[in-house]
Amino acid sequence: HNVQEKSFATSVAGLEQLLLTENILIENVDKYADKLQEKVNTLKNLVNHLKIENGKALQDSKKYLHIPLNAFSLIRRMHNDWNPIEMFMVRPVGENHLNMIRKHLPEMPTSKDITEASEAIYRLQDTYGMETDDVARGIFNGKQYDAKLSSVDCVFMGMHMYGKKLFHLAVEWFNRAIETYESSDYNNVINHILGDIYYLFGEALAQEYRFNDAIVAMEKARELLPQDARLLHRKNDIEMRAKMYDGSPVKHPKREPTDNERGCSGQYVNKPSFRLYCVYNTTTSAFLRLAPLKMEILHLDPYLVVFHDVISDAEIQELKTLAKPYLNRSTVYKDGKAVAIDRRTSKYAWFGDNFSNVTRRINQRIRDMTGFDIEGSEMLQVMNYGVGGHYDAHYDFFNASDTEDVVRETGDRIATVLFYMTDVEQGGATVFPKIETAVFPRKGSAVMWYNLNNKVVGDDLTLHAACPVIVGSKWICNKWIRSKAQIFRKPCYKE
Ligand SMILES: O=C(O)CCC(=O)C(=O)O
Ligand SMILES: [Fe+2]
Repeated sequence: HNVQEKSFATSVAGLEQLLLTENILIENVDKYADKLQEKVNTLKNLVNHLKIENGKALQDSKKYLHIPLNAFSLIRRMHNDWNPIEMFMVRPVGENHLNMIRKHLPEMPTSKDITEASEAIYRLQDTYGMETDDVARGIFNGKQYDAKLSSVDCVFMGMHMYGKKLFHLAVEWFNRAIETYESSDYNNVINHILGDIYYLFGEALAQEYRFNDAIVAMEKARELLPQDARLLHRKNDIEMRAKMYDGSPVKHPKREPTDNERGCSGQYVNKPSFRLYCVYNTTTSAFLRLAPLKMEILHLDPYLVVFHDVISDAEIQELKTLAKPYLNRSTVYKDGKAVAIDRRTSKYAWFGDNFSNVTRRINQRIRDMTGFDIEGSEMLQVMNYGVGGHYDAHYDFFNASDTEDVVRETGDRIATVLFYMTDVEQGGATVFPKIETAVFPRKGSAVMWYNLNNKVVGDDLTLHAACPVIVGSKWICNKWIRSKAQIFRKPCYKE
């Protein structure tokens, strides 16, 4: 059974449906407007018709009314016609279109979706050190994309930043919202009003102890919304606080990027051990003698290699198609329970080894790549990351003390195999900050590393993260290989 959790911000896959829904809604407004237009046309025709007789009569009403036919007709009209005219006027128009829109309202993104989507944009800004204005203008790492955030988009970002108490960023977003504000029918209908933005801007400025600017903003808001009583109150309040405060505005120096973030931005490249060497692997399994794998060794301890052209476009297409109907919000284990958290924003689906021919083929590929016995290993996991989708630094092995039951049967996660099923235009690297190694997604390649050391104990150096996707949709396929079945294949060493 397939119950998809709606979490729009965590996967690009779910957004396609949202676009189609939007299209249906627009069509309905358009048809509704046509219906209204039809009614307007009918009413105008009616008015024209009525005006002819009434106008003629008013030119010389005495003369007009002396003719019995006119008198009769007037009485008849006034007796009979206005009741149906009124009925026609009040008759609802395009009810079916209104109902169609109402029907879709319950499936709209919720405030939780807005929070997740805002958080994703903020994550990009924070991880990659982007300027608010660049993000709003659609400039990522110096490249201009054909997209920008509207004034109302910026207000939502500003409110999210305000909620996170990142007031200096709230100030930047509200400022941008004001700069890009245009009065339009659209903005009026959705209640996006300049005075309201100035009010929010003022509040954020006050939180930054920029009282003079805050007062100017509140004045502006009052000018635009003279009826709004709360504004005078807020302005007075800020003036009071300004009098009591003798410090200076808060400063926000740009912080240094973390090790993780340097990797995400492709700044590990100067490491001497980078690109140890490339080989044709013909030995890991007998099959490789016939079809060697292109293998690039990136790190020896922990062992970390990249395979190139190891999964075909057709296999990728099949896996994605299989996964789409089953994608659900990714979870992590917390106190023995699977929970969705902000640290890991993506959607995934699991596939048993014998789910289909393609899963059987990929599992055989994994055997050839790793030489491991995948009996007792985990199912294949297909995963899609949406805008800003990421996975914070983590280990794939379990924390043995609190997950003993998880590892008892088949052991811990000795190795991870991760196929990249898309190129990612910007962002989305897999980074290992403790060994300064980053792997950028390339469609058809795969990264494989050992999580456990030779004593079958979790290796601290395997800490890794999935960097936020900036532009693109990142699809991967994971396999976690468990240790018990490797007893003869990769014997552990004694102390
Ligand atoms: O998406 C990636 O690059 C890494 C994913 C990962 O580390 C995981 O799912 O455990
Ligand atoms: Fe991982």
